Amino acid sequence: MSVFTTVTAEDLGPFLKRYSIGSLLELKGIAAGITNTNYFVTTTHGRYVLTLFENLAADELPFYVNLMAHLAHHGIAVAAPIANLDDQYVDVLNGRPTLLVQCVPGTVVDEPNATQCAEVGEMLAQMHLAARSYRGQMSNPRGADWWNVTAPQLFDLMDKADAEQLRAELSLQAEHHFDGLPQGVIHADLFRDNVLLNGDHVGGFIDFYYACNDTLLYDLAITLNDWCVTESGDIDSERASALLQGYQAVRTLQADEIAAWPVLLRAAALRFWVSRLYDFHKPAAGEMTFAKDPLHFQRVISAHAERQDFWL
Ligand SMILES: Nc1ncnc2c1ncn2[C@@H]1O[C@H](COP(=O)(O)OP(=O)(O)OP(=O)(O)O)[C@@H](O)[C@H]1O
Ligand SMILES: N[C@@H](CCO)C(=O)O
Repeated sequence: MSVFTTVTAEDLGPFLKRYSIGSLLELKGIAAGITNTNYFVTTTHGRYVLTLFENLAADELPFYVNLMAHLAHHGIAVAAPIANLDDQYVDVLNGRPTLLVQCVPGTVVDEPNATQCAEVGEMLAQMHLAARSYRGQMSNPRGADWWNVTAPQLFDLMDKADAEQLRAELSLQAEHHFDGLPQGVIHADLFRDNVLLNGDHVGGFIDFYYACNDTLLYDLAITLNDWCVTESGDIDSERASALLQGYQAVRTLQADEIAAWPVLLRAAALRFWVSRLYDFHKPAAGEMTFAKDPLHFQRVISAHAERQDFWL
């Protein structure tokens, strides 16, 4: 369920008058998504997605929204934001900061094939290159500083052996720093549910609200850990190779990136192990939570720790 703030056709009439996208034909709530209120809006000019932000404030949005506009301007498959008549992307509707974006074609694919993984890798590398000229800056809100503060709040709530594994993983990551590797703007949450696929092609990357400046290869590791991992946490070598080949067809990895890859894969899994543990053990009061399984990323870390072959 992802209509937290109801919008009616009557609400939308005056709102659309502040834009140049025609008049309303259809308004339909979107069931998927867990953070914001989303509607499909069809007008006489086309199809759009209307997002009412439930957590982010208007002054937190420019980095993300301008990034989406920048990437769309460079031909990356993302939903392009639509500006209002005051040339602003962010407006207000029913008391919430609100954004209209173009609808991108395609659907979420739960079981992607190798060709689709290659296409996602290729688009991700293109996105990294196109974002080089983006001037916005955002530090990673879920980086090492965050997990080093957050994980200790969870140790006592966890099974003893699991807490030990988490401690060991934090220690391992504390020994490594990746800021000498190529840096740039990363999506940081490019899971299958944040990509719409149109057949085998990328229709659009969506949900840029964890995007930030960080290590480019970390973004690829986050992506691989979701797109190329089985339910049991094992890596699907065929899909992993395809994703990496797709990426490297656009941006060849450097020797220092290849050396850092095994630890980065574990860092990318650690970030989501900790966030899922936190959502599971400490759900925010009054927040509608759909806690995802933290154990999954613990298994991914164990699988990475056992593997010698990293497909590079
Ligand atoms: N630009 C778009 N074009 C087409 N469909 C879209 C677009 N943006 C969002 N959607 C649809 O809306 C759904 C929910 O969007 P999204 O995942 O961004 O929700 P959210 O609640 O904002 O984020 P999250 O669930 O990641 O916290 C997507 O699964 C997709 O079906
Ligand atoms: N993609 C995240 C949730 C949103 O950040 C996860 O699966 O845990």
